[in-house]
Amino acid sequence: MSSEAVILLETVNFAAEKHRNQRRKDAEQTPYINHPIGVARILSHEGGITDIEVLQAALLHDTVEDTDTSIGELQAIFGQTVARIVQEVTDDKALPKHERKRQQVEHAPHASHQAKLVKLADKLYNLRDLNRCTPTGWSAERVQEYFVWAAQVVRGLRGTNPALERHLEELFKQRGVEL
Ligand SMILES: Nc1nc2c(ncn2[C@@H]2O[C@H](COP(=O)(O)OP(=O)(O)O)[C@@H](OP(=O)(O)OP(=O)(O)O)[C@H]2O)c(=O)[nH]1
Ligand SMILES: [Mn+2]
Repeated sequence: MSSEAVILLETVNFAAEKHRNQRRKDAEQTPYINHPIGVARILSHEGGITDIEVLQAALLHDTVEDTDTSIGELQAIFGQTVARIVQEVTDDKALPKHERKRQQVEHAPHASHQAKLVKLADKLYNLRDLNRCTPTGWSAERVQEYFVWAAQVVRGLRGTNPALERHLEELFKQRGVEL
């Protein structure tokens, strides 16, 4: 087996263990790990990305925000580059929600190319997930607001990956949201 395959299996296993008790917000309570795996898969399968550190960061992208994982732990196990990309896509959970959302819009244009790729794929996955089913407790208005906010973030990520941006553009168009 190639060393990159070994590395990706180590990474997905680490993420699966960290997210083991988490579920998505859908009625079926899908295992949370489906999301980071799907984000990495969008990057490789649809975005044509072969940069293994980007694919690893995609698998790990919600571990620091949503589990007990620290950036130092990621750095020790997966190296500085992977840890730095995850850091860049991690919201500061100490901030109030509206402030976190505002900072994503503000920070998006200044992220590294690698972090922009992960952010594009994360938004693409989550918007498709919203089209698939509405999270428990979300109104139609809240879903629409998520699309409007996501478009503001994606605006700052443009010029990064034409294929992913084309898919996102189409989803916004279907909702009547200007990109
Ligand atoms: N569409 C969808 N999203 C779900 C579901 N279950 C969990 N999520 C997560 O919920 C987040 C979006 O919900 P919000 O209410 O806006 O954010 P919050 O969880 O951070 O408070 C996303 O976090 P994130 O990946 O960190 O991205 P971001 O939206 O914070 O950028 C997404 O992954 C689900 O069933 N459907
Ligand atoms: Mn995510």
